[in-house]
Amino acid sequence: MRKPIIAGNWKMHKTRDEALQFVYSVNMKVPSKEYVESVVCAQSPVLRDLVKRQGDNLRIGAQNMHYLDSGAYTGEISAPLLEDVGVSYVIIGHSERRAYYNETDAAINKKLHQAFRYGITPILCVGESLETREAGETDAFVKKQVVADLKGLGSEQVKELVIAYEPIWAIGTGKTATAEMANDTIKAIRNVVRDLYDEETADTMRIQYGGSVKPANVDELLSMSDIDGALVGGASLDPDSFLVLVNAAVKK
Ligand SMILES: O=C(CO)COP(=O)(O)O
Repeated sequence: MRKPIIAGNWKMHKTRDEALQFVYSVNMKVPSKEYVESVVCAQSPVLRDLVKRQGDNLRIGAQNMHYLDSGAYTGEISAPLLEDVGVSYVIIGHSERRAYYNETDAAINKKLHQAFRYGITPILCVGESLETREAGETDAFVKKQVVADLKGLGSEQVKELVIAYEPIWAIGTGKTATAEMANDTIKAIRNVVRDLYDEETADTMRIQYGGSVKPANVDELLSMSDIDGALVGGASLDPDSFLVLVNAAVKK
């Protein structure tokens, strides 16, 4: 049985007060970590404050990280600092970072290795554009990303890793992939991992769906065989909506 994981990706939203207020209001209400992992990924300057106030059942994540320990990389965030601050997760390779900051699969692969070096669980994002989907090339495209991104990782690491399948055309657009469509692509990703590693690794690794997940569609998405949770943008910003999502995962 894979434990579901719901992660909020707050992107560039929330002031320090707003972020703290969110954590105070959900802390006592998130379901037990025995049933679901509940995570929020916030902007870097507020991570320390949030980690200090996270309750037993909520964990804090970062949204990006550099693959080197230190150096002349203005504006970047290092894994040693994230470890120091106490974050549990880091989103790696989000499509917005791939598109706006030219993150390549080679860099993403180095970031995954770096996250494991520092004991931070990476949430690796993969997903295709509308053009790729319409050309019928989704599975091949996503396979290429997964193969390149996981290069050199051991099966024990891959079992820990979380993959978020996020079709780019479904992010922030209100368009959700149908539950079947999401499940089919996620199964395809699991097959890639099965081919690269083994049955046990593929069956253990959790794969989330992301892209316009909200209270109205979360039950259907989570009812699918291979969808182990969600990476959620907009609908994770409001505490009540976030709580609906994490509670939906308990039923899985
Ligand atoms: O990019 C996403 C999560 O990483 C999805 O964003 P939305 O849930 O706002 O579509």
